[in-house]
Amino acid sequence: MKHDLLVIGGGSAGLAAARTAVARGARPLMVTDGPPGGDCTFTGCVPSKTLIEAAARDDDFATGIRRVREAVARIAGTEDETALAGEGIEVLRGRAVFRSPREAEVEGRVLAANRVVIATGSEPRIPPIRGLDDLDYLTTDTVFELDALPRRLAVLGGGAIGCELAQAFARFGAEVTVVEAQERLLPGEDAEASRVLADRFKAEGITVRTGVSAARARQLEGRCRLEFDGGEPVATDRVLVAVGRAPVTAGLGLRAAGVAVEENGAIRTDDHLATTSPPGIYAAGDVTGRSLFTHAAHLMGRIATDNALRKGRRRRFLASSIPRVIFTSPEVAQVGPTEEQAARTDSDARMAYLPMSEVDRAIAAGRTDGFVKIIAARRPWLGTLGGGRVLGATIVGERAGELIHEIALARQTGMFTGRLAQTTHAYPTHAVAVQQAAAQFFTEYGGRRAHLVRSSAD
Ligand SMILES: Cc1cc2nc3c(=O)[nH]c(=O)nc-3n(C[C@H](O)[C@H](O)[C@H](O)COP(=O)(O)OP(=O)(O)OC[C@H]3O[C@@H](n4cnc5c(N)ncnc54)[C@H](O)[C@@H]3O)c2cc1C
Ligand SMILES: NC(=O)c1ccc[n+]([C@@H]2O[C@H](COP(=O)([O-])OP(=O)(O)OC[C@H]3O[C@@H](n4cnc5c(N)ncnc54)[C@H](O)[C@@H]3O)[C@@H](O)[C@H]2O)c1
Repeated sequence: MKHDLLVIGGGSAGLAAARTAVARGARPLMVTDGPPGGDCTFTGCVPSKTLIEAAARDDDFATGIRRVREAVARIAGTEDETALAGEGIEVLRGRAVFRSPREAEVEGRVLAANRVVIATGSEPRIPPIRGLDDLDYLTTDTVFELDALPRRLAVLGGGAIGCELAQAFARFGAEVTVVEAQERLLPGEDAEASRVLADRFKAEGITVRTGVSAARARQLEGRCRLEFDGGEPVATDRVLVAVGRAPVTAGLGLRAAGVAVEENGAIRTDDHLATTSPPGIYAAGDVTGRSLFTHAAHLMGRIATDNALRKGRRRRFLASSIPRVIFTSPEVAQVGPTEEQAARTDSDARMAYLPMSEVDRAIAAGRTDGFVKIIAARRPWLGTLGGGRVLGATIVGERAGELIHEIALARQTGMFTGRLAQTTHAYPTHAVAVQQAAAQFFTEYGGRRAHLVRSSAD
């Protein structure tokens, strides 16, 4: 049978690409060298969030890992080959290699392909630290296979993965040290969010070393030691490497397909997710290096398929509208620009600031660390009338990951902040924080006022 679309990769992006093809009445073939579901289901979101929930509930580590295996199996069952066949998606297990822009080979079988979505994902990046290869270090590919909690754990990298897993392991009872090369945890996020998280880590007994990179790793009688060019070494039982991800493109035969890659290894795409090949080959998900999140991979998969199959106007992928949540406690949630970014690009934007210590539900829950920052832009002709157009927000707090979606919707629909302030929110939910913060854009409400955005240099 001739297929209308070849999808390479069975992760979030590949699944969305194939499902969109079916929805458009096309016949997709999905080639994947791992089980459908990819990183998110097996080594990413699902196991990490299950472990985080178990740690927060005070489960022991063995129970946490058992829950991880159960959650992974349950979700994987909804997207395995049998389930996908029922949806009209044929799955071929194997590794795809381009032989030409119109041909890919899978386990000796040559497939003709006029339209392709490449969705081969990413893998843990391993930093060039002397001696690291001699350690039995962990990555997110192996950490969820642990059966016993290490007594001591050093986490290399204080980004999303490092912070989420450091806190979960510490809550299970491990002695955790996070080593972050930049000056603060979560260096890509709002600076105050980093400070709030660093304070919470300190209160929970997690050691944080920032502004340092390990220069050498040593294995000594079953224990590990990380050494630095300055400062004390870290003695530990296991090391978890979480210093970023590398796109998976090796061995794909991209040159034969005429597909170029960026310096960081990501497949080069335009905003329509078209590659540099002759027309018809698109890329989606982590392999594009655009926005390394499941929901972004899903959206890219849909857009890539739509653009590959449809004639006429093509859809664009805009990373700036994608919300993100780091599932630490407190959660760190972002959509649109941070205050620092807005100050650079939109210096007459205004920002409302509300500490969680002024939110009744946060007080009732005894968790008042965190804040809401809502950023609004002046509107053409109307200026700040109606409070200005919602540009985005940073929310740090226990339910920040849920609250951010009200702002994502407001941004997406071009809403002005007045709508958020005028919408009655049920008391005493955490979401009242959004209404309370939005009210700062209006003089008729008492209390705090929104102010111009500031960069750290101001
Ligand atoms: C620990 C961790 C926690 C995370 N938590 C979150 C979270 O909470 N929220 C969130 O939004 N994101 C999270 N992410 C990120 C999210 O998991 C990824 O952005 C998402 O899974 C990317 O999907 P993808 O389809 O691009 O790639 P993948 O899921 O990696 O899929 C790629 C697929 O391609 C296949 N493949 C590769 N090469 C070939 C080839 N040559 N031929 C055939 N098949 C091939 C692989 O087998 C794989 O199935 C997390 C990631 C990690 C590691
Ligand atoms: N909740 C979520 O949505 C979620 C959770 C986990 C991962 N992810 C996705 O996965 C991606 C990868 O996560 P990640 O945490 O690996 O990457 P990251 O880019 O978020 O963080 C990596 C951190 O490692 C630091 N670093 C780099 N080299 C170092 C070294 N040699 N020593 C010490 N620190 C070093 C960097 O400065 C950075 O802060 C994220 O960008 C995110 O998109 C998302």
